Amino acid sequence: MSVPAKQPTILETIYAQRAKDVDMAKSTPGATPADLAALLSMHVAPPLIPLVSRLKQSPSLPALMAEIKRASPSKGAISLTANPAQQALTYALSGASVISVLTEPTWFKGSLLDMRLARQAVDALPNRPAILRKEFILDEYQIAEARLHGADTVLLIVAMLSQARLAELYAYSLSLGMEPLVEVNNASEMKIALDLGSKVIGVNNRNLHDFQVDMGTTSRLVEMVHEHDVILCALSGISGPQDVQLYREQGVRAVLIGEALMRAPNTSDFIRELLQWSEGKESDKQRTSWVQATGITSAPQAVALGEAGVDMLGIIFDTTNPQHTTPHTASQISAAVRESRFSRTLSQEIYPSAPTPKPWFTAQTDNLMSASRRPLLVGIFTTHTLTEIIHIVAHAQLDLVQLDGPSPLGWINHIQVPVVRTWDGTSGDITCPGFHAFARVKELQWARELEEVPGWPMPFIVATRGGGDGIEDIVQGGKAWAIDLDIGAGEDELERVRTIVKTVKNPRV
Ligand SMILES: O=C(O)c1ccccc1NCC(=O)[C@H](O)[C@H](O)COP(=O)(O)O
Repeated sequence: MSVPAKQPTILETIYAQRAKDVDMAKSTPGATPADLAALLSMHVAPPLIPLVSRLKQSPSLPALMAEIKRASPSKGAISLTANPAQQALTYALSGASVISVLTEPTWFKGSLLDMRLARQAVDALPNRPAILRKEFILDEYQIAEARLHGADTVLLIVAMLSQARLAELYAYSLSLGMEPLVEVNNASEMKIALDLGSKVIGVNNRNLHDFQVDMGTTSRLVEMVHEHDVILCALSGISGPQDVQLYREQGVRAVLIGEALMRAPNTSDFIRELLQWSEGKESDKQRTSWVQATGITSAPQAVALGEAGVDMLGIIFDTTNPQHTTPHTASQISAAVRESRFSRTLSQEIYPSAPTPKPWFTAQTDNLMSASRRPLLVGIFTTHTLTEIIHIVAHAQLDLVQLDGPSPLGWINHIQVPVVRTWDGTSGDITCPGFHAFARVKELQWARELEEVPGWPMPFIVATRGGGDGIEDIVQGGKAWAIDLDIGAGEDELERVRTIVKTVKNPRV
C-alpha cells in the first residue's frame, strides 16, 4: 500500500520555485554568476550604508522597518499597483530606518526593479534608510544580485536553510559588506542565529509553514538576546500602536511592518500613530546628564571611570596629543570595558517615553541615551584618514567616532558608528542634519546661541576646560546633554570625576 506523500508547506513550495528561478537567472546571458562576480569586482554596486548603525540611529524606538509588499501567499493581493518609489519615499520621510522590499515574483508580485526604484527614490536623502532585499535566499547569486541592485542588507531565513548553508550565505553577505537580517521563529532557530554571530535578528511572528501568526512569538524570545549585542526585531502581524508599544516595553529594537502600511489610507499619518509620535514635552528639550571622560590611556582606568558613572570614554588617537593611545591599547581598553559594562535591565527607565517627532539631533541624542550598556567608547580623531578611522573602529570595536579636525561631511556614510563632530564656532553649519549625529562645542556660549529648529535647542556635548570649571554653568544652562572632561593622571582624578558625575546627574534646580 502506498503512503500518501506529505503535502509540502508554503515555505517548501516557495523554496522549490525560487531554486528553479535562480537556476534560470544564472543562465541568462550577461547575468551569469561569473558576470555578477565581474561586476562586483569592478565596484559598480552603489554605496552601502551599514544596517546596524542605521538601526541604532533611528529617530524612533523601536526603529521602523517598513515593507513594500504588493501581495502575499496568505492574503493574496494587498496593493498590486503600488508605486515602489513613491512608497519608499513616503516611508523614508516618515522616519523609517529600513525599507524592506519583497522581490519574489510569484506569490508576492515583487521584483528587483521594485527594490532598485525604492533605493533610487531615497538615494539622495541625508541619512537614507537601509534597503533590505526581502527574499527567499538560498544561493550566493541572489545576494550578489541584491548588492548590485542597491540593497544594503538581505534576509536569511533559518527555517529554510541547513546550518552549514546558512553560515555560508551569512559569510558571503558579510563579504559584500552587508550584515544580514537573520529570521527565526522559535528558540532553537534563535540559538542557531546567535551561534552564527548574527547582529540583527528578526523573530517572525508568522509561521512560514502554516501561516499562523502569534504575536507572542517575539515576546517569548526577547530574553534569549539579553546578554548579546544583538538588535532584536519583531516581524509580521503588527497592525497598530498597541503592538508597537508592547514590543517597545519588552526591549524590541525594531519592528517590520508590511500589510498594515500597504493598506493604510494615509501612510505617514498611520506611521505617526503606530510609533505614537506626539508633541515634544518641555522635559524632552532640556537635559544635561551624560559625562564623557576624555584621554583614557589604560584598561583599569577605563573600567574605574565606568564604575564611577561615566557614560562615554574618549580615546585619543592623534599622536601629537600627550594623552594619545595606540590602536592596540585601545582594543585592550575596549575588551576590558565590554567585559565590565553594566547592563541595565530593560525597563521604563531606558525607554522613558513614547518617541515624538523630534528633530534629527534631539532624536539621535535620545536614542544614544537609551543605550542599555555603558560606558560607550568614543574614538577621537584629528588628522587620520577615513581608511585609518574605519580600520581602528573595527579593530578596537568603538561605539562612536569624534572628528576633531576638518573632515568631509560625507564621511558619516562610511563610518560604521555614529559620528560626533567638534565645531570650532565658524566652520560650516553644525545644525545641518544628516552629516553627523552629535555636535560638540568647546564654548558653552556657542551652544547657547543655536537652535536645531525653532523651539528646539540644539543638543550639544560641551567640552570643559582643564579642571572642569564651569560645569555648574553648563548644567544649569540646559543646552548640553553631555559634558566632556579631560582626564589627567593624578591620584585624585577618580574622586574628582565622581563629584562631577554627581553634579551632572543630580543638578540643583
Ligand atoms: O506574508 C505572508 O503571507 C508570507 C507567507 C509565507 C512566507 C513569508 C510571508 N511573508 C513574508 C514576511 O515575513 C512578511 O512580509 C513581513 O514580516 C511583514 O509582515 P506583515 O506586516 O504581516 O505584512
